[in-house]
Amino acid sequence: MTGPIGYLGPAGTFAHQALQSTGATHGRPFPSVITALDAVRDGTVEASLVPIENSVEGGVSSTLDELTHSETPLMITSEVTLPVQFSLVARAPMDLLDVRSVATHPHASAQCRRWLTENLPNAKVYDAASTAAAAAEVASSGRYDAAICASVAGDMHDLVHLADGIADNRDATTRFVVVSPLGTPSEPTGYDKTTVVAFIHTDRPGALLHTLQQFAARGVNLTRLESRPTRTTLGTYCFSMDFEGHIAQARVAETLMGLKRTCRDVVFLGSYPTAQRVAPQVDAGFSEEDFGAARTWLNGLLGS
Ligand SMILES: O=C(O)C(=O)C[C@]1(C(=O)O)C=C[C@@H](O)C=C1
Repeated sequence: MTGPIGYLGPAGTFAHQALQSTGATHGRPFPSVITALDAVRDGTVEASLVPIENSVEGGVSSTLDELTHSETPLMITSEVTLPVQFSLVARAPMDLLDVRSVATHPHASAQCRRWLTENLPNAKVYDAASTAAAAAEVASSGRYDAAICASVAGDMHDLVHLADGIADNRDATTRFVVVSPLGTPSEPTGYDKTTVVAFIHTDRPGALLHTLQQFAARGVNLTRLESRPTRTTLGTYCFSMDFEGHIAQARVAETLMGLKRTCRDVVFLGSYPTAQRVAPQVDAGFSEEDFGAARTWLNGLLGS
């Protein structure tokens, strides 16, 4: 990529750190996931990096929904994972019992819920567009006493650390994805992942089971499955899923065709290298060679 990559900003967000961890030197901050992805849609940037999933709080709804319901189709082209640690920062040193208002991203406050209950009993928590936006707000206005953000965001704004390492779960990790305009997926690396959204038939008993059977029958391992409302009628859900493998591999291609045949609709959101770069285990009977040999056998039966 030659131009800047968009990210959920401002500078100092976890998204910014995730982008820097890729070696990218040229980033362009956007105030929300929606504006970061709109910038990809209208060509302002070639790609944007946004959070999609956290090991404690689960899926980032705004990202999942923007990718699913996009009139201009988008595609995930890579992923980055980042351990997340939170600090409580303020303009000046103060007793924790005197903190009355705290601003942060809702995913961040959710990851510090117990710490907040036990240590800031007098504080009300306010939502901010990102953790770094909260730090900037605390630094520039007197609206909030403190912010929960990455340590680096507090330092950027010369804020005082009231407490560090305040997450309830010290090993929390957030997964970010780089999103580009829809195009041809990059070549398989051997350690890829595929993301789709399946809209199952809501009027058929066992529709979700049939969807999952597509994976089981081809030895494809699901790594994330979550339901999101379809945004039509109450009680109808689509299923956002990640699974091991690349669309160019036979077991994944056949799974995707199976989904297409058995679901009401399928949105393909990309095949891309996993952050861990670990090749998935492929059971006997499901390798490329096994699928190729079966295809050759069938072609022979057909005389072709
Ligand atoms: O606000 C930020 O710093 C972000 O990058 C967003 C975000 C999120 O959406 O989950 C990223 C990581 C943390 O889990 C908390 C907030």
